[in-house]
Formats: sequence, structure tokens, C-alpha cells
Amino acid sequence: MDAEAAVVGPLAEDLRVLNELSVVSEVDADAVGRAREHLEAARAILAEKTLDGPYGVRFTADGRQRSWGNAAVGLRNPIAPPLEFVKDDDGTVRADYFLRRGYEGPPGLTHGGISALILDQVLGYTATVNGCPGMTGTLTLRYRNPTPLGALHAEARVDRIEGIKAFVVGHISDGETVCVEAEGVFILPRWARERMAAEASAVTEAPAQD
Ligand SMILES: CCCCCCCCCCCCCC(=O)SCCNC(=O)CCNC(=O)[C@H](O)C(C)(C)COP(=O)(O)OP(=O)(O)OC[C@H]1O[C@@H](n2cnc3c(N)ncnc32)[C@H](O)[C@@H]1OP(=O)(O)O
Repeated sequence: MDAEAAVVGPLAEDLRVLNELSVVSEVDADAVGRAREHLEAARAILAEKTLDGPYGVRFTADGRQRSWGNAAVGLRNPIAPPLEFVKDDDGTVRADYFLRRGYEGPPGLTHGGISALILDQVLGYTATVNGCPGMTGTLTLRYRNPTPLGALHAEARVDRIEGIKAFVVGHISDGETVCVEAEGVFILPRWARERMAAEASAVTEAPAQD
């Protein structure tokens, strides 16, 4: 982990813990008031200097990509569980992750929208690392069994690629039972296709160099 990640990663992790405590803490009103005073002090410090816009995607000097603001995988984002992906030799992508009690939907279970967030990211990443990056065009989910909180597993593989479209399938399981199945169509958008075509034609039209 690089020096900046070592500073900001633990901040997001602290905030994940606070998110869960906001849900489950049973301290009295006086204690909540004291905790909020500390949080206000932290807010004031962090707000001293901020970006004007979203974090976006950034690149380090050695070319590594950072999506630290991303709501599913962002190192800096306390909404992200976060997910960390492993790619197998056959192109399958897997992630073991842990959902705290702040991700509850039905009592004691994972919110279905959180499962959708995770599958969107896992399937989209799978399309990208298998050579067909794109935006989510369609994401279809089937909630087969209730998804518990806690330790979960997601995985995805490319079913097929048709030109600019990747058809990806995947699921979430609790280690034994498949809870949610997903199919996604990821499409290289028109603006990206036009940019790639313009760059290709600029290379073709460039005068030959001796
Ligand atoms: C470089 C790109 C970014 C990479 C990001 C990597 C992140 C990885 C992680 C990501 C994780 C997070 C991910 C997120 O959160 S991504 C955020 C959620 N998704 C969006 O916001 C996408 C919004 N929509 C669009 O941008 C456009 O509508 C897209 C790009 C989808 C298509 O607009 P485009 O103008 O390009 O389309 P076209 O009219 O030229 O048609 C082209 C072909 O596509 C077919 N079609 C069209 N729409 C759909 C549809 N909805 N389902 C299925 N198929 C569709 C169409 O029939 C045609 O097929 P064919 O007739 O040729 O056979």
C-alpha cells in the first residue's frame, strides 16, 4: 500500500465503523451529543481543503489507476464495503467481502439495492479486465434466496462478447447458497467509440517519419 493509501484508507474504515455504530449504538442522549461534538470537530478539519468536483479516476506516476471515490470499490469511500477483486487465469473475477449492519434492508438481511451495486461493479469490472470495457446498459437480477449480512462472495465471468457489447453473468453467495444471480450487458459508449476512431484516424493520417 502506498503512503497516501495508508493515510486515507484507515479514515474510510473508521467511517465504516461509525456508520454501523450510528445504527446499533444504544448510548443515551447525552453520550450521543458528546459524540456529535467530536464528529463536528472532525468535519471541520476535513472540510479545510476539498476537491471542487467528484474524485473521478486518477493515475499514479507509475500508471496505476485509482477509483478511490467509487461507491463499490473506493478506498476513500466509506459507502464501499470495499470490494477487492481477484482475477483467475480463465478470466473469472471473484471478491470476498463483508457487509456490516449498516447495509441492512429486510430485517437482518442485505438490502437488495446493495447487492445490485456490488453485482454491477463486479460484472462491469469483469467486462473491463477481459478486454471489453463499457457502461452498464442493462443489469438483470434474480433474487433467489435472502442475502445475509456478514461474509459474502461475489463472482462473474464473461458469457460472450459481441463487438462493443460484453454479456457478463455472475452471482452473490453466502459461501454455500446462491442468493442473487445477475446478467449484465456492458457497452462501449458512442463517445468512446468516436474518440477511439478519431485517434486511430489521426495515427493513420500522420506523415511518415524517417
Ligand atoms: C470507456 C468506457 C467506460 C469504462 C468504465 C469501466 C468501469 C468498470 C466498472 C463499471 C461498474 C459500474 C458501472 C456503472 O455504474 S455505469 C453507470 C450506469 N450506466 C449508465 O449510466 C449508462 C447510461 N447509458 C449510456 O451511456 C448509453 O445508453 C449506453 C452506453 C448504454 C449505450 O449507448 P450508445 O449510444 O453507445 O448505444 P447505441 O445506441 O449506439 O447502441 C449500441 C448497441 O448497444 C445496444 N444498446 C443500447 N443501449 C442498450 C441497453 N441499455 N441495453 C442493452 N443494449 C443496449 C444497441 O441496441 C446497439 O446494439 P446493436 O444494435 O449494435 O446490436
